[in-house]
Amino acid sequence: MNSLVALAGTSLLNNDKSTTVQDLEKRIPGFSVLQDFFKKWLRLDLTTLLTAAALMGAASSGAQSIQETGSKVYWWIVRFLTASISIAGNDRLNREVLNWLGAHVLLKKGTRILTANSETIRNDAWSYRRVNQERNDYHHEKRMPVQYLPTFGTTWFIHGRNIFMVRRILTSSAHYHSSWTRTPDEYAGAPEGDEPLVVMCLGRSVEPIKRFLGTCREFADKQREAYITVRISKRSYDETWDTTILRPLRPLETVHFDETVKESLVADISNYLDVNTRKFYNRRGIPYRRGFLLYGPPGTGKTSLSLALAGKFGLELYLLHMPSVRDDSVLEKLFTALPPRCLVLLEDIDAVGIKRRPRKSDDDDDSDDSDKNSDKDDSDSDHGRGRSSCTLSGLLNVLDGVASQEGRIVLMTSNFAEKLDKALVRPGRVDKMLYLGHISPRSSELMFLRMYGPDADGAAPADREVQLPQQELERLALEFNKTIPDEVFTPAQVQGYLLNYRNSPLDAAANALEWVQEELRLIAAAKEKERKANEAKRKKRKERKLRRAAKMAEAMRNYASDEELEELRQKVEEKKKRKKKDQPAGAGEKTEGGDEKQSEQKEKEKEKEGEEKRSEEKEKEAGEDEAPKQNGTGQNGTTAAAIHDTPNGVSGEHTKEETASNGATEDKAPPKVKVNGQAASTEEPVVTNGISGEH
Ligand SMILES: Nc1ncnc2c1ncn2[C@@H]1O[C@H](COP(=O)(O)OP(=O)(O)OP(=O)(O)O)[C@@H](O)[C@H]1O
Repeated sequence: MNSLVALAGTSLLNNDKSTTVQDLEKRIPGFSVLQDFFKKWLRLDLTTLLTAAALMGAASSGAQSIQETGSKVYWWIVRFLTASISIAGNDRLNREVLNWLGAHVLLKKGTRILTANSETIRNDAWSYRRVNQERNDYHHEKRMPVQYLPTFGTTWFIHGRNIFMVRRILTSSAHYHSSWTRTPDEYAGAPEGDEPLVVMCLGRSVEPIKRFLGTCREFADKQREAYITVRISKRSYDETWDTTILRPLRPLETVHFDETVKESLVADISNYLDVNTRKFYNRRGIPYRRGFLLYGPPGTGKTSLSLALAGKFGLELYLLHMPSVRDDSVLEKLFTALPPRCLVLLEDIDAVGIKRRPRKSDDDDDSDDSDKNSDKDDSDSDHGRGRSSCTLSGLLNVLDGVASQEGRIVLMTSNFAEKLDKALVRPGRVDKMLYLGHISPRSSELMFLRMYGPDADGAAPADREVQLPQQELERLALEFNKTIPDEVFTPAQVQGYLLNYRNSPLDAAANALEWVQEELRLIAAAKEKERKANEAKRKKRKERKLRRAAKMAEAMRNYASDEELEELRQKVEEKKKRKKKDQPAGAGEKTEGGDEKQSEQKEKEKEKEGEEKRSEEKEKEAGEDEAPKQNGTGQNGTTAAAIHDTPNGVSGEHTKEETASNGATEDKAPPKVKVNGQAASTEEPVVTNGISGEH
């Protein structure tokens, strides 16, 4: 077509219309007929029209080639006169450069075309067809501030006497849209954060750019100093540490537990992170890793301590909630992606390797509905605790398998330390175990002072009703100390109470006694409820066994022949064998009908043990004034905590089951238990004081 138009154009420019029509007729048969038709009916000369089109086409292609040449010359000059470094969209440096530009260039120059970003919200409603819930920003405390950054295109500025240009390059989808509609890039789309950057500098050396990038990194480090970087994995499909959260720094002093234990923990980690330690480990062929187990009831500061340690040692915290990890391969991929120096927090480690209870065989059809319900309850509680899909061997493999990274610190938390497998808590995987228990009066006092004292920068909280002098605050804190019973409440409980009187320390101190009494009443009621529930369970079990025995006796009485009796006997044998197989390893052998006797016997033994322990405890208490406490409340009167090396095969034997009501916390604590400073029997479920076990 273009050639036809060109032909018409050249012929007409030569002013030879008849030859043009003849030439066109040759190429398009019937052209002369069309020409006649247009002339007669529309009074239009077709050849003139074609000439006009030819001229326009020539002009446009001329302009295009001029533009292309101009662009080539421009980039040739740019390449000749500038040095440049490009940064990929997913590189942290990319973000750091943008942040620097946002803070130092855009605001100062008063740039008028910007992009804003606050936080990314994935629209679940669209992808999962769920109703999208409106965010309630009034109650959403950690709303991200809006950040203004450069948009697509070039931002120029002067830094260190050099002229810089930073180009933020359009991604393909936005580019397609802008070129199709001929809309300027910044109006065609918004940067999504994965756009590459090119940093250019006038001159022929990259050194000024390197210096500039260094400045951007320093600026980012300074900004991060007030925060802990917590990295988590949210998107299960790409199994990477995809989300970064900045949490305000939490000073270690705000986590209250035994100061001696705290110091020992800090010294241990400092020693491990020392440059010479790695060399020491390497030279001796010891894998350079360190593992800690933080265990104790819920709300005693395990997570808070981990965050505080990350802040203290300037490490990034990689957080994994074990029940949420999909399987071993995901766990392995996440561990492989860890940097060499970091803190890994594995929460609820006891969720790994929990075995399902054996299902009741079909032969046990005589069990009544209530039994089934009680089984259901058990499994529900297991479920509530969260069972991970990871296997124990998968976990052990990432902790110290051949392929596992060296140099990191692993902190594991658990509310059920006694359930952990011996292999998991052996030295090398868990080097130290740290028990965090219930709060002591002294820790409550410190918490009171922290809550109502001046802020970290020394400024008095602006929203306080009455600003009390420090001396008065200390007096109230001491008053509060005296009302809090020793190691009954969790720190989270006390913090919750104080938060109710956030602006009024006077009310907090005045109402403390009433709160304590109410909490103790609730604890006692919950304990009583649990005792009754246990009793009812025991009774039902006993009745079921009696019913079974009666059935058996009935069957024996009605037997018709020796063969039938033999068949019955074999059935019973098989059932016994099956039961034995189903029992967890280590469980004692039980006989039909003998279970009750065994448990009675056990109870008697326990009672005896309890008596002995109580008298032992009394003896100890008598001598406590002379000897420093090994367990329980710290030497300085702070919250119960204990740190100790991991003995081989520590799991299980050192703790005792108990239940803390109010907040329905169920936990295991070491054998010696005190309530309100008095020795208590360990037979009944009691509220723990969280005294460290004799590991
Ligand atoms: N020892 C403590 N000192 C100061 N605050 C504490 C302490 N323990 C708990 N808290 C407070 O209680 C809340 C819960 O604490 P945290 O999440 O650290 O407990 P946890 O032991 O990890 O609980 P869980 O086992 O349920 O995960 C936090 O707000 C924290 O500030």
